[in-house]
This record gives sequence, structure tokens and C-alpha cells, in this order.
Amino acid sequence: MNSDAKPGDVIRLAIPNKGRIADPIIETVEKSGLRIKNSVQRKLISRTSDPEIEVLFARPIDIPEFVADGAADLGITGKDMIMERGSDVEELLDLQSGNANLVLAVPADSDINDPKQLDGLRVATEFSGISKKYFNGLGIDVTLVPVGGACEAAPYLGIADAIIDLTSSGVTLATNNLRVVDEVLRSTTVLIANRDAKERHPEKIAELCLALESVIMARGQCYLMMNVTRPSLEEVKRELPGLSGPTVMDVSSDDNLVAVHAVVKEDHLYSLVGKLKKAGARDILVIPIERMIR
Ligand SMILES: Nc1ncnc2c1ncn2[C@@H]1O[C@H](COP(=O)(O)OP(=O)(O)OP(=O)(O)O)[C@@H](O)[C@H]1O
Ligand SMILES: O=P(O)(O)OC[C@H]1O[C@H](OP(=O)(O)OP(=O)(O)O)[C@H](O)[C@@H]1O
Ligand SMILES: [Mg+2]
Repeated sequence: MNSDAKPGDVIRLAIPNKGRIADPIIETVEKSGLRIKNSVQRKLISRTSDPEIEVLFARPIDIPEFVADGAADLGITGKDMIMERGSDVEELLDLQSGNANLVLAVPADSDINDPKQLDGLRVATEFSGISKKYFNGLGIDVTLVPVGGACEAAPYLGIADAIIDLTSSGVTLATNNLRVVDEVLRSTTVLIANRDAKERHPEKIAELCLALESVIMARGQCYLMMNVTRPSLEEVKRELPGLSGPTVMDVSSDDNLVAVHAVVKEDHLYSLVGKLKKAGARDILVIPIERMIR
């Protein structure tokens, strides 16, 4: 057995080795408590803080088939990669990151406003599998022009009348004077498994899902602690939405004082702290939340 061969009882999790979704995925996995031993060197196979789980670093587009054919038990990659490969895998969890839309776009001055107008025309794309299914579903016969990247140049170069490509900020489309005609797919990063892995390791997979979910739930939330005199309590509580209302505790050193704790959205904090102070709160502490399980 070579050094990278997987002993039977170890679960292999494939994650991206490069590209814009790689680091956010590694960060989420590490924040869940599963530390990756060689995440810097990006060795092919890396041990983790859980002796029963190892990580396989791979290209995002290869991860769906690695999971489907058993080279890995689990994987984290983009939904668009899974759809493009048409892999037989099960989605276990949406990591709610790596958001990208796969869109059909045409030159801004084109008279095409409906995909049906592309019948008999050419469409350049890196996503031939998804595009074929999309146009078949619409009953439209187009010529797909496969490209390996920089798809947005195709109409300008005269090799296609439209493109199907990813967009997130919209800068590439705008820069290349391209206009969206239809949305083909909304992609996020997802945790996937093959059926065999789900049957052999139900508890470990459930444990990993819960750990990852706790990181996702905690995103954008923070923990507030403050002291409030009893007469100000009602006014302070009115300012605190919280998950299930704030927690109020007696302060042993002072009968007139209570401690108030609450989970609040980080983006409410800027205006909230001033309102709480005005309502009578003091000694206000803001603490980041790493994980949250409802
Ligand atoms: N512009 C983008 N915005 C958001 N997500 C993107 C974008 N481009 C690619 N992705 C996502 O990154 C994942 C991997 O795609 P890909 O391998 O092309 O990565 P990349 O970051 O674009 O790297 P590369 O530089 O090799 O193109 C896919 O799931 C895809 O949805
Ligand atoms: O909406 P935006 O934020 O502008 O991103 C969209 C661009 O990102 C991807 O290209 P990438 O930069 O990954 O190059 P690639 O085509 O070689 O993958 C995609 O193919 C688009 O061209
Ligand atoms: Mg890319």
C-alpha cells in the first residue's frame, strides 16, 4: 500500500487545491475544528486533527468524479462543477459561500433578448455539459463553441454570438460590453458524498456536517455582553432582537444591576451600540462567535 493509499476506516475528503473557492473552503473546514496538517504545502493527501479523516487536494472540476468513483468519500466544490460533470453524488450541505451565477450573455447591442433567438447560432462556453442540457430543455439547437477560459472575448472575436459563463461581481461582463439574457444556474460550494460513504460512515459524516453547519450559522453573528440598571432594562431589551430574546442575569455585586447577553448580526452593530448606550447599557463587550448550533 503506498503512503497515500487510504486505509479502509479513514474518510477521504476532497477539497480544492487552487482557485478562489479554495481558501474560503479551507477556512470553513479549519474553523469547524478539523485542522488540516499540511494546508500550506497543499500536499496531495494530508492528515487532519481527526485521525479518521484525511484531505485530498484536487482541482474543483475533478472533485465530483473523485467522489462519484470512490477515490474520495466526500468532497467540497462548486455546484456548477457537479452539474458540469453530471456526477452521481449526493449533496449533503450548502456551505453558503462561493456564490456565482452561470448566465447566458450577448453583446450589449445585440437584438437578442430571448434564448430562443439563439436557435442555429453559436454559444461559447467552458460549461458544455450544462449548456447542452440548458438548450435541450428549451428545445433550441445551437452550436456550442468550447473554450478553456476568457470566454467573454468570444463574441468580440466573432467566434460566437453569445456566451454561457460565470459571473459574480459582473465586472467581466460589463468590461466586455456583454448583457445577461438568462440565468442558467446559481452556484454555491456544497459538501457532497457518494452513497457507499454514507452507508459506511453515517455518524462521522453527520458529525462533520454538524461541525461545518455550526460555522455557517455563526457567520455574520456576534455575542454582546453588557451591564444594565434594572430601570433601563426594558428599554435596552427593546433594542435587542437576538435569537430568542436576550439573556438577563443578576449581577451579584449590585442588586440594581443586571447583565444582558445577546447574539446579534454584525452588520447591525454599528448603530446598535450607540442605541444601547443611550438606553442605559454600559460595559458593553462585543465577542466574535466561531460556531453556533441552534
Ligand atoms: N468569477 C467567479 N465568481 C465566483 N465564483 C467563481 C468565479 N469563477 C469561478 N468560480 C467558482 O470557482 C469554482 C472553481 O472554478 P475554477 O476552477 O474556474 O476556479 P477559479 O477560481 O476560476 O480558478 P481559475 O483561475 O483556474 O479559473 C467553481 O465552483 C466556480 O463556481
Ligand atoms: O463577475 P466577475 O467577478 O467579473 O467574474 C466573472 C469571471 O470569473 C471567471 O473567470 P476567471 O477570472 O476565473 O478566469 P477563467 O475564465 O480563466 O476561469 C469567469 O469565467 C468570468 O470570466
Ligand atoms: Mg476561473
